[in-house]
Amino acid sequence: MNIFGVLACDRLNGTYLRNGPGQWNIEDYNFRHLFDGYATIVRLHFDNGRLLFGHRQIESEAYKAAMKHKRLCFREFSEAPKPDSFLAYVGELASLFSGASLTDNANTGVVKLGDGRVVCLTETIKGSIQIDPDTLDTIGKFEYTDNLGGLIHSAHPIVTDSEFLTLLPDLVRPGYTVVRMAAGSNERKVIGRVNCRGGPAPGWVHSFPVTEHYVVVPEMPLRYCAQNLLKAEPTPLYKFEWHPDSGGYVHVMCRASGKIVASVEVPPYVTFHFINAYEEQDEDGRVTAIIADCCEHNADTTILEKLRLQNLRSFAGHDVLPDARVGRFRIPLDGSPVGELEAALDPDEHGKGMDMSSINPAYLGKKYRYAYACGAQRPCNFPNTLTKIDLVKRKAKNWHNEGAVPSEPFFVARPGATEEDDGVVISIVSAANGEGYALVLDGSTFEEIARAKFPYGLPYGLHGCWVPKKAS
Ligand SMILES: CC1=C(/C=C/C(C)=C/C=C/C(C)=C/C=C/C=C(C)/C=C/C=O)C(C)(C)CCC1
Ligand SMILES: [Fe+2]
Repeated sequence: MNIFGVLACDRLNGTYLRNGPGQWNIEDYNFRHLFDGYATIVRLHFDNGRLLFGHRQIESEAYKAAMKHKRLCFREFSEAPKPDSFLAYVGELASLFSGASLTDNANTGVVKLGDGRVVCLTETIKGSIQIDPDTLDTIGKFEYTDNLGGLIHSAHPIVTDSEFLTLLPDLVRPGYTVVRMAAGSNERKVIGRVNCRGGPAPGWVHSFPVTEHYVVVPEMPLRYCAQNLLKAEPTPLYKFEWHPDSGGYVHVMCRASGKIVASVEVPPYVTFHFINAYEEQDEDGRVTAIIADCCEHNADTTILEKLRLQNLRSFAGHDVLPDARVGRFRIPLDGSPVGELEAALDPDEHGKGMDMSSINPAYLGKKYRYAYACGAQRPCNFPNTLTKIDLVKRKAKNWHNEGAVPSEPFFVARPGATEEDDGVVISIVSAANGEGYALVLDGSTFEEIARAKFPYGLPYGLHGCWVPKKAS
C-alpha cells in the first residue's frame, strides 16, 4: 500500500528501508518469540517534504511454504516444524537433521551493497534475499558463488561502498572465518580464521565491529549449541547456551594479513549489537589499543526470555526490562592477555536500557563521539525511548512519548555535512493507541523535526538502511 503524506522535512531525499519480523502467526497458530516472525519490510520514501509509505512481506521459501501448507515448514528462531510438516515439504529424513530444515526467513536486517543491490538478511546464510527497494518485490535468493559452505553468519555484515565483511562461525572446529566480498561480486574470500579460546562452541556473533585496519571478533560465553539447533522444543536459551566458565574473549584480526594481533580475555559479557570501534593512538600516532563499544546486557542472558511475545504483550506496569549499558572494551595491542570492559557512561543517563544502535556511517571504524539507540524510561518491558549518546561528555539526550515504542533510530547524514551529528535520525514509532508514525529528529539537537502518521499501525521492526536518491 502506498500513501502520500506531507512531512515538514524537505532536507531528506531518499528511501529508508526497515526490516523485521512482522508476522507472528500462521492462521491460528501463534509464534513464541519476537525473532520468529516472518520478515516484513517497510519503505519510507522521502521526496522533497513528501513521504511515500509502503510495506510487504518478504517471500522467503519459509514464508511461502507456511502460507501454502498453512503450517510451519522450517526451523525459525524458537519454532521447529513437526517432522511430518518438513518431510511433507522436502521429503527426506536426513534434511531434518541438516541445514535444509533451517529457515531462510530474512527477518533481521537490510543492507544496500556497494553496487546498489539491496539484500535482506538473517543469521542463516540461505536467508540472504535480494529485494527491489522501489517496489519491495522479492527478487530472489542472493547466491554466494564461493564454496565456503556453512549454515550461519553474522546478521550484521559491515557494508560499505567497496565491500561486505562478515563472520562465519564454525561449529565443528570452534572458531570464526572472517570473509570479504567486494562490491559487485557474489564471491566471499577468506581474510583469516580465529580459533575459539573457550568452548564447547563459538560464541553467538549477531554483530561485530571493525576499525580502519582491524576486524574485531567477539567470543562471548553465550555460545551456539548444535544439539539445541536440532531440538524440536525450545530450550531456555533457544539455540544457545551460557558458559560463563568458558570465559569471554575478544580477538583482533588484521584486515590486510588475516593475522591475529590480539586475543584477550575480558569479563563475561552479553551483546547482540556492537556500536562502533576505533584505534586508540599514543601521542606519537602509534596504535596502542582497540576501543570497541557495544550494547551490553550486564552479562545477563534474560533479555532473550523477555523478548518472548507473551512477555511483550502482557505489560502490567511493572518494570521488567533487564538493565543494559554502553559496554566499552579496551583491547591492548601490546601482547597483554587481558582487556577491559566498562560502561562508557552512567547507564542512568539512558534509563539503563540500551540496544538497537546506529552511528553516522562516515565514522565507521573511526574515533567517534555520538551514538543513537533505544533506551528506557522505566517502568517498562521494552526499550521505549530514543537516546542520543555523547561519548565525550558521557551524557545522553532522550526522546520519549508516553506509551510509544520507537524502533532503531537510524542516522542519515546531511549531504555535505562536516559535523558528526549534522543530519537526521529516523525512527518508526508504534503509538500507545496502536497507530504508527514515522518520526524524524534533528541529529544535533535531538528535537523532533517532523512526523507522518501512517494509515494503519505497523508491527515492531528491527534494522534499516538508507538508499540515497539517485542523482538525476
Ligand atoms: C533462524 C535461525 C537462527 C536465527 C537467529 C535470529 C533470527 C536471530 C535474530 C537476532 C536478533 C534480531 C537479535 C536482536 C536483539 C535485540 C535485542 C537484544 C534488543 C534488546 C532490547 O532491549 C539461529 C538462532 C542462528 C539458528 C539457526 C536458525
Ligand atoms: Fe540485530
